[in-house]
Amino acid sequence: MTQPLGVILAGGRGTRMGHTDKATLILGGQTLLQRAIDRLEPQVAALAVNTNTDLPTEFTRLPDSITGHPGPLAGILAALDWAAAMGARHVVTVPVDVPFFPCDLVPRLLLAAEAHPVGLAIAADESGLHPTFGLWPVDLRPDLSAALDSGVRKVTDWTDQFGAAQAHFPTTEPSAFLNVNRPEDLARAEAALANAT
Ligand SMILES: Nc1nc2c(ncn2[C@@H]2O[C@H](COP(=O)(O)OP(=O)(O)OP(=O)(O)O)[C@@H](O)[C@H]2O)c(=O)[nH]1
Repeated sequence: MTQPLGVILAGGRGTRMGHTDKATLILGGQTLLQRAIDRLEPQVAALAVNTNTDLPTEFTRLPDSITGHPGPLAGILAALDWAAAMGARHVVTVPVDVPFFPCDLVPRLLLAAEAHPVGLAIAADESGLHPTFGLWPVDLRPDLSAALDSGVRKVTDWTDQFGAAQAHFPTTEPSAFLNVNRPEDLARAEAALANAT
């Protein structure tokens, strides 16, 4: 497979973070958006940001086409729409609020997808699936659009039918999939960075 496009999912509301746009949170002196860009950009052919705010970015901005904050599937649809417009065959998504995600995410997703009939792969580790980290074939766009129209909101409620391939990542400390949802998660991430230096 050729190097895929990449989209950072930053379309959430951040209610558990006091309704803050999590892309703008500062960790170790950098925004979570910049951290995600720095990790993903070297792994993909081109990058875009799924956002529903006026978040400043030099990259292509992809707002949800569905109103009412239906969750990350809307961001994955926006990513697939962009990939189709770019003439690409697949796109990788990462959420903006997982700052230590693996630097070899994309090659491992690509490897896992080789064994899957439609080339769909999702990241996993010992704790389970991390379904916002996925390699999404553009051919699945109509199916996802129909699923969203019919009210599907949870990523795995949509992907389960395809039996997505899993790209397995080792357990690390701190977890590569540490998710910054609440202020205490951000404090944990800061502590992890401080320990690493
Ligand atoms: N495009 C889009 N992405 C979303 C939406 N809701 C969540 N996300 C993204 O999905 C990922 C996981 O988000 P969550 O932490 O579950 O939701 P959140 O809205 O960011 O935060 P909470 O409001 O605290 O649940 C993040 O990358 C979010 O940016 C949405 O309605 N649209």
